[in-house]
Amino acid sequence: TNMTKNLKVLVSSNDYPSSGLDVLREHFTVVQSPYCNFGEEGANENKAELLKLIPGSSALVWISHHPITKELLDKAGPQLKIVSTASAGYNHCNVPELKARGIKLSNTPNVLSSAVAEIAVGLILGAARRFTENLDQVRRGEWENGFNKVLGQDVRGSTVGIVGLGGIGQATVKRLSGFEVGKFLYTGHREKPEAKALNAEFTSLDNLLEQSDFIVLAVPLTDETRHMINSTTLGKMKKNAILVNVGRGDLVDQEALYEALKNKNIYAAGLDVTTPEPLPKDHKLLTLPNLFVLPHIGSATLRTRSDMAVLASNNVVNALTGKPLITPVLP
Ligand SMILES: O=C(O)C(=O)CO
Repeated sequence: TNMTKNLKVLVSSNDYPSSGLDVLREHFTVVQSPYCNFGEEGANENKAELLKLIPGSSALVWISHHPITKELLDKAGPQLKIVSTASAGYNHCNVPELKARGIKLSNTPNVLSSAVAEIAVGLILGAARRFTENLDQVRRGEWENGFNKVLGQDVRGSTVGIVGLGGIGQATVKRLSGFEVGKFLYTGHREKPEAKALNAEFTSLDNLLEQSDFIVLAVPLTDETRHMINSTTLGKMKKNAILVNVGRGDLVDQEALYEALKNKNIYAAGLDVTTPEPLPKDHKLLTLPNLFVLPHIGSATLRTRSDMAVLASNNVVNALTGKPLITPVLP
């Protein structure tokens, strides 16, 4: 521990949970820079502060979705051993560049699966029961009367299709298993051994799109999955289909989604992730009554954020003390 005390670890946020800071401070010198995200207010000043603090870091604990650029890596310097992103997704981490430089990369899968799955269920209910329109009625003080109020759709008896039966997809199926779902389908690169216990049936993407009443996107963003939901794939969905995205905004071609929702080619969508984030308040998607949007809060609970921080910090400890990473992307 004494030998590592002079190693500098940069945490790219001022509100990193204390549980995670405690782990780091036991071993290293910790420096915190303000959170910084492209496109956000104050991003330039925060980036300047980050660039001032980053030189000489042995590890970066990465909190934002700000991309890990060559510029940042050059500024950090050749002693940088690991980037530890406090997220399951690592599409912003420039894996080829880290690999080329021999820098390790870790993420925080699993610990956030249940929190994100809870938001997937929330989006399913919010979109199916038309929370956007209904909340708008409450805010306006003009509740629709009568038997045919704003009628939604049941989860009961429906077919739910999960795109990506990983940790989050599995946790979503588990949580929905009390909802009397008619059938669970899933698609992905290969059949998953866990699917049997979940009563989930493996199928092709096309078949899943054609059959599902609810389609849940729970895959990482890669070159293969970018815009996997586009005008062609939206065209394969049922008229009553409800699309839910808890992965990344770029899984969806938002222009095509806008058209599909506006023309009622599908019934509704629930999104926890968009492009860009934040979605500008005058974005045309926000004019759609059949869209229910949340500001990327999938993993945003006290317990989950603390668990993510502790895991991200322990990956740094392992990397800088010669032990294997707990959750490696690049070991
Ligand atoms: O873990 C991730 O990838 C997230 O998006 C966190 O909310």
